[in-house]
Amino acid sequence: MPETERRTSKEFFIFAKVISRDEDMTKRIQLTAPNQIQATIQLPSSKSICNRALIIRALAQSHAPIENLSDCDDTRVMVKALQEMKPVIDIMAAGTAMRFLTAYLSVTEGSHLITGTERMKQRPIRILVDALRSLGAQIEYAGNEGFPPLKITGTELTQSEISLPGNVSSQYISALLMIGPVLKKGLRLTLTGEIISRPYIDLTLQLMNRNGADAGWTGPNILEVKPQPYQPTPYYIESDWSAASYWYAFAALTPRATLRLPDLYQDSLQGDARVAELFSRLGVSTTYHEKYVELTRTSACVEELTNDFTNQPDLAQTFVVTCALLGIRFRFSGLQSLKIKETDRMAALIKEMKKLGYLLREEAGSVLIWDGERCEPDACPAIDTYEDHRMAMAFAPACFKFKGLQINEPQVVSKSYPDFWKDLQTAGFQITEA
Ligand SMILES: O=C(O)C1=C[C@@H](OP(=O)(O)O)[C@@H](O)[C@H](O)C1
Ligand SMILES: C=C(OP(=O)(O)O)C(=O)O
Repeated sequence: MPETERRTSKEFFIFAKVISRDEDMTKRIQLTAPNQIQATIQLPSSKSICNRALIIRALAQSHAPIENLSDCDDTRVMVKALQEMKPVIDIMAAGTAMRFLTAYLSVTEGSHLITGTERMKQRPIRILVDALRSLGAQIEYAGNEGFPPLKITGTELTQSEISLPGNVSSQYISALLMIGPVLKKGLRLTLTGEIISRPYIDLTLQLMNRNGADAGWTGPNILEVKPQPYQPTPYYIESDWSAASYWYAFAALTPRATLRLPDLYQDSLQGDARVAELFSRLGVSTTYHEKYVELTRTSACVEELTNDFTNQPDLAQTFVVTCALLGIRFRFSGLQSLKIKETDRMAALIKEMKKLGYLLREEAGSVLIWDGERCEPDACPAIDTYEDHRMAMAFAPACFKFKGLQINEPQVVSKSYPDFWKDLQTAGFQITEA
């Protein structure tokens, strides 16, 4: 009997509720893992690429088609904001939407208030606001200084050279770069301090240049954008490598796994494509085909893993959970930006991993260490997700080790991967309401 027909109607009901995004959502689900996985999973497209493509198209005042836009929350809020341009724009929990739109509204006619969730109002934006103000932007804080909401009145930005820290969020830099081509004198950014999440800056440059801009690095910490208008070209948005990381984790933890993930490429624009190389050390091999990648479980696995996540911060949660479950000791550095994401991810990881019996150590606000130290796990672990999609998705693979693992507020996945639970069911996982 096909996998789908074997599901009970109760499971279907729960699944429908989980993905419905309405008020009456399932508060907690219970996961049961299959013995093996053999599936083809169409991942959502990259929200990082979608949100850049949308801003670039808007700045070009173009209607060029963007194929394979994600229907995740972060992209939906961006589409809605740009389509409606209402006086009050609520971008919910989308960091890219908040940062990219702040720059976009600064050069777009009209006055707007841009706001988001309570957590968004705690995510810093002063560096971007200061940079835009010194280019000539009119931005006021409508709540706490340094944080959203912001009141922005579009105006012509007359300056072109600024310096800003590169060590807090690359999204500030991407936001500034993308408005560069429409500024009279272009833009010259000097980045101070360590440059974090650098592949996301390179992703911005590549997408800008594909769309007719002339932007690039002109020194180790200097970025320049010519005042040359965009010429948008239609393109198909590739699948999300960050979302792929959860399937690598499933593959690493299942005794037998063969997974096909369409629209992922070896020469991807996304920095998180590095997940393939990292997982080869955890016993998952990747074969690149023309239109998909195939993941296969092999046996070889390292005993410990040291890695710097400065360039791939969104992969950190996947590796913390997967390594511990595989018994691989780790030392992960470059995690400083995790504290200002959807939740304080360092604190959330330490707390939730303890429920599974793993004692992690934090060092200097930027390193997480697991040296094999264990405690008694909760009898029936229920993982809190802290309004963070990646907490739900990164902990889901723990159901291979903890039968009947529970995940609280599972609908959080809609921020980047609305069909996550549905795809799990396709791959043979059982999901019931707990
Ligand atoms: O530019 C982007 O699309 C992103 C940049 C990263 O943020 P930081 O630059 O704040 O680390 C990343 O964590 C986020 O999910 C997406
Ligand atoms: C950090 C993330 O997103 P953002 O900063 O865009 O809200 C993420 O998706 O993990």
